[in-house]
Amino acid sequence: MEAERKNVCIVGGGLVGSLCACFIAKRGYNVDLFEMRQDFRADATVLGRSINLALSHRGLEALERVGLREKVTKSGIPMHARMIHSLDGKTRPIPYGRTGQFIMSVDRMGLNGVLLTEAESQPNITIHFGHKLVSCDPTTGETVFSTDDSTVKRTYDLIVGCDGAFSAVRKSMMRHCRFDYEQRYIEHGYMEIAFPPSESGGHCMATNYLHIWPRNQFMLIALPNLDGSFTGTMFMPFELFDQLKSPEAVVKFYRDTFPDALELLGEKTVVDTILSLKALPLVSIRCQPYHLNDKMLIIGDAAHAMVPFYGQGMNCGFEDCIILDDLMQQFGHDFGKVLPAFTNSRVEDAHAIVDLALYNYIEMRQSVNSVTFLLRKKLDNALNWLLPNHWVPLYTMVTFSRTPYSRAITDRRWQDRVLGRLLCAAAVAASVCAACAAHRVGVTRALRTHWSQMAFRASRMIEGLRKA
Ligand SMILES: Cc1cc2nc3c(=O)[nH]c(=O)nc-3n(C[C@H](O)[C@H](O)[C@H](O)COP(=O)(O)OP(=O)(O)OC[C@H]3O[C@@H](n4cnc5c(N)ncnc54)[C@H](O)[C@@H]3O)c2cc1C
Ligand SMILES: Cc1cnn(-c2ccc(OCc3ccccc3)c(C(=O)O)c2)c1-c1ccc(Cl)c(F)c1
Repeated sequence: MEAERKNVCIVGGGLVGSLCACFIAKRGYNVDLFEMRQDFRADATVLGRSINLALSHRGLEALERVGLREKVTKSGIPMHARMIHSLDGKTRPIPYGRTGQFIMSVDRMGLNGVLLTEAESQPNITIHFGHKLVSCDPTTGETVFSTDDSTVKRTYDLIVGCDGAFSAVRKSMMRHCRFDYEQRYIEHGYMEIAFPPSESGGHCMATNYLHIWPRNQFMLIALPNLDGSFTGTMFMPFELFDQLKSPEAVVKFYRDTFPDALELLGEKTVVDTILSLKALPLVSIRCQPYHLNDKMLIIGDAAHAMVPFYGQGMNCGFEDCIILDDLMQQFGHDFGKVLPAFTNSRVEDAHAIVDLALYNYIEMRQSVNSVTFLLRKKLDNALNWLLPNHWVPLYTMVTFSRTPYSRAITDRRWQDRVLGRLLCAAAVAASVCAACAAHRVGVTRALRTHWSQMAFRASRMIEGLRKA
């Protein structure tokens, strides 16, 4: 059967579903895109709330394929480096690498709107807002959608579930095959907080940076917006959010933990935000297979929801569209070949990035403050400068290349072994130097104790890094 006569149902008009519709339509299929929310593109309240995301190489490559890269990047802000904020208020930039290596801060709803408008402009795509999938049959391709006042039943040659972490399509798949499924909620929640523009209307901090306040258990990041504001995201244990119940407690916490951010945000913004919003949960989902028969496929968060500590969820879902497109190029309209090939080629990598994001969360929560963050990244950059073809930092492989996620992690294990030995050697050298220096200059016992404590602390910190 030719493409023109194949009908494809895409469930979910979020970031991945709207992009996937553009890919599938480019192949000539008739696409029905169903989104349970109403069309938010004209909704000022939704558009007014700046929530942004880091768009990087994998996502940019997918946008390139459907001719949207320029349109999206011209309304984004490049971040060429991280800006690490220390407790003492000092800030230190660490470049992401060579020129041309940057991540884009893009507005989430703006990006979703661009993708929906592009999809809507295609003659073979119809978007159905206000349609919630209630059931689908992976054997017959039958779907049932509910609207405010009716039920819509349709049958399709292919159903693609892009309906997010709590996917209804995935739920139907689980009942029809030996489906492996793991879900984990982490102890941390997140809450967005808005850094207002400066009085002059510009950005209150350096613009082209991903601002990070790493405080082990507490993390704050901020990505720039076009209007001169930053959207901050706090990641903190729910039990801490629950303790911040009074303005005094909120201000004290911020003064102790993020003092420079408090100055920029203002006490009122911090108090109003934390006392009025609810921290939201973060879930990690690993599952397989991603397909059923030749009828059903899940991609994006429906297949691999991950905690956001690597900034890869959307990028991974966008890359799913590239993988699917390549397989359609290879196998044509034979979904009986395309779909199993998608599972076979994607599961390992998707699980790898889900695990990496969780690993990075655990690592940052346990042993990453501004000193250790700086040390690691400076060491990574120095080794990459020294051995450009042999030492590519993991974050660089994940963020600035399409290295399969699973291979990036395998390479990382080698790096960890080498880095571990290097850091160990550095720790020993630091301890010996401190001891020699203490002995040589004949410092008083008190100072000698202090230095040996410093040496001991240095070796402990290095040891911690090695283990991390
Ligand atoms: C705090 C935070 C920060 C993040 N930062 C980044 C980042 O910097 N970079 C990055 O790459 N990723 C980031 N992510 C991850 C990113 O947001 C997700 O990976 C991405 O939104 C997944 O897109 P999706 O379309 O697969 O799912 P979703 O965005 O969840 O969209 C699913 C869509 O399906 C619709 N839907 C759901 N159920 C039904 C149904 N039954 N019928 C019809 N429609 C339905 C929903 O309304 C929604 O529109 C972050 C996530 C969080 C929580
Ligand atoms: C939104 C977004 C986009 N990318 N990243 C990101 C993620 C990890 C990174 O390093 C891993 C590492 C850091 C420190 C020690 C080891 C490894 C780096 C980096 O190297 O700059 C950047 C984030 C992000 C998301 C949440 C938090 Cl909490 C955060 F801090 C950053």
